[in-house]
Amino acid sequence: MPHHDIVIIGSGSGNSLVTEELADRDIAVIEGGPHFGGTCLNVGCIPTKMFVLPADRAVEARSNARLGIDTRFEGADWPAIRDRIFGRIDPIAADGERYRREGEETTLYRGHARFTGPRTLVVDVDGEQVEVTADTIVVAAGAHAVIPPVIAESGVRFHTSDTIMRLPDLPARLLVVGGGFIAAEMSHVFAGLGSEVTVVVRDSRMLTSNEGLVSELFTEAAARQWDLRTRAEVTSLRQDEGGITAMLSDGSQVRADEVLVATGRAPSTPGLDCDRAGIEVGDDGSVVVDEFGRTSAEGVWALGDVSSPYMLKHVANHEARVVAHNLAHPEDLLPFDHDAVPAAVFSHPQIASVGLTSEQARAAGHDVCTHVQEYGSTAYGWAMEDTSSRCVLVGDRSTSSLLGAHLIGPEASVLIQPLIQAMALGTPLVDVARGQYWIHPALTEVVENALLGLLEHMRVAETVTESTGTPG
Ligand SMILES: Cc1cc2nc3c(=O)[nH]c(=O)nc-3n(C[C@H](O)[C@H](O)[C@H](O)COP(=O)(O)OP(=O)(O)OC[C@H]3O[C@@H](n4cnc5c(N)ncnc54)[C@H](O)[C@@H]3O)c2cc1C
Ligand SMILES: NC(=O)c1ccc[n+]([C@@H]2O[C@H](COP(=O)([O-])OP(=O)(O)OC[C@H]3O[C@@H](n4cnc5c(N)ncnc54)[C@H](O)[C@@H]3O)[C@@H](O)[C@H]2O)c1
Repeated sequence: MPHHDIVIIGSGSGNSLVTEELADRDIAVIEGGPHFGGTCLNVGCIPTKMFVLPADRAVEARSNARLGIDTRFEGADWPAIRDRIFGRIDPIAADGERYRREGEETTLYRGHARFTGPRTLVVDVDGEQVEVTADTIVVAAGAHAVIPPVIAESGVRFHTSDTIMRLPDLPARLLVVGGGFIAAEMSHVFAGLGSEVTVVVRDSRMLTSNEGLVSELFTEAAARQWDLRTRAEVTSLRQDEGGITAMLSDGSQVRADEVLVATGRAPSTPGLDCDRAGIEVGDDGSVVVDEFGRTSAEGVWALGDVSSPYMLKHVANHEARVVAHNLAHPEDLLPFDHDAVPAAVFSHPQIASVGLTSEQARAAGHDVCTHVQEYGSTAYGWAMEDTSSRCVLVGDRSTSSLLGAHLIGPEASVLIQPLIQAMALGTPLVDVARGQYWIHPALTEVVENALLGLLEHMRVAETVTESTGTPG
């Protein structure tokens, strides 16, 4: 029976645990999925954003008239885009797998792992059950798409984000079920590139976990671009030669050629048999860890989507760095840092956020003040003829601190960085706003003016200010 110093389940962020500091250990990586390298590389962040970029360009080509430019979207070559994207990604995944398989410092097991006892696993390698033991096991098994039973049991062909990006052709009509991150991004990709997209959302808005105003503005923009059915759920699916028909709870129906289910992701603990190893699993299916990444079982650690409160790649990577340090330095354990965790939705419009929403800040008892800055209040916003983009800052008046920042509009994921930095480093707001130059007339002036507006507001007013002012 093979025994290793460290066994890692999952080749996503888990794969990056093989650091120089652990070079003297005998390490094995187990990967049971179709691709090596995890979700982000193969079916997540990276390919989606590689599809978002051409979709952004296509949307832009349709909307330049307001700037006096005559451009048109003449169509997208889906197979060429798809093959360009996966032609870059697939060899990287294959090289990573070969490196682990042939590299001297690691052993690769290619198969699904499950616990059979404390620090003991069985891996299904091509039907052969290989028992593996280790001094230390790291569970980095990620998450998987959750499919509503009415769709799973319908017998009708459907896709998740794992398969939709490899479609042979661009579907003429796409039904997207769900109103979160994946629905927002993939609806933009397919509609941008030319599909007719219908989005079915059970809530009254999309992206409801965002700041209220941001979610509201996004939902309005979504309804302008896609056939958006809110407060609706799929009650049945039927397939015939002409395509797929979805019946909705509001009595209406949708005809489509393909269906994308984007109704959330859950930690991949089913099938791991964590109970056999004494690993506690929470009600939401996530592995329970302490601040250092230790599970309830001696010698077993966990990180990333399988155990983290955030299903985000930058968080999984951070947790992998922390666990790698902790395995190398058991006498000097580092905790996870889950403060000021940012996220972005790469849709049209783009969204970026960090920290508390105003609703959360109020519920937490802060002395809340909120400032809303329009992109259109700056010179660059004038150049863009922007009328809908916003930067919303949430502050605590009694401590003059920034509690959260929420942007909706072009380059939101880039513009937010100084605000993430301010929150992470605890820089006084006045220093962020006035302690540095802001290039004039760059779009970053939206953030500068938002900070100045919030500071002013902290001194004088009570509730929300909205600035449409003149560029400085
Ligand atoms: C469509 C999509 C877009 C996304 N876009 C972004 C984005 O733009 N930005 C961002 O920050 N995050 C994004 N995410 C989230 C991000 O991909 C994840 O947070 C991140 O990849 C999690 O890394 P991980 O290492 O925890 O898990 P994963 O990368 O999922 O790795 C887990 C691995 O474990 C394997 N595995 C599972 N169970 C077993 C088992 N029992 N035995 C053996 N192997 C097993 C799986 O096959 C998988 O390869 C996106 C996710 C999706 C689905
Ligand atoms: N840009 C990014 O960082 C990025 C992109 C994609 C995914 N992700 C990560 O992956 C996670 C999963 O993404 P997601 O979009 O699948 O989940 P999500 O949690 O963002 O959204 C799920 C949506 O599905 C809806 N829903 C749930 N059950 C439903 C049902 N039965 N019928 C209709 N609607 C239903 C919910 O109301 C919600 O709108 C995200 O939360 C995020 O952490 C991140």
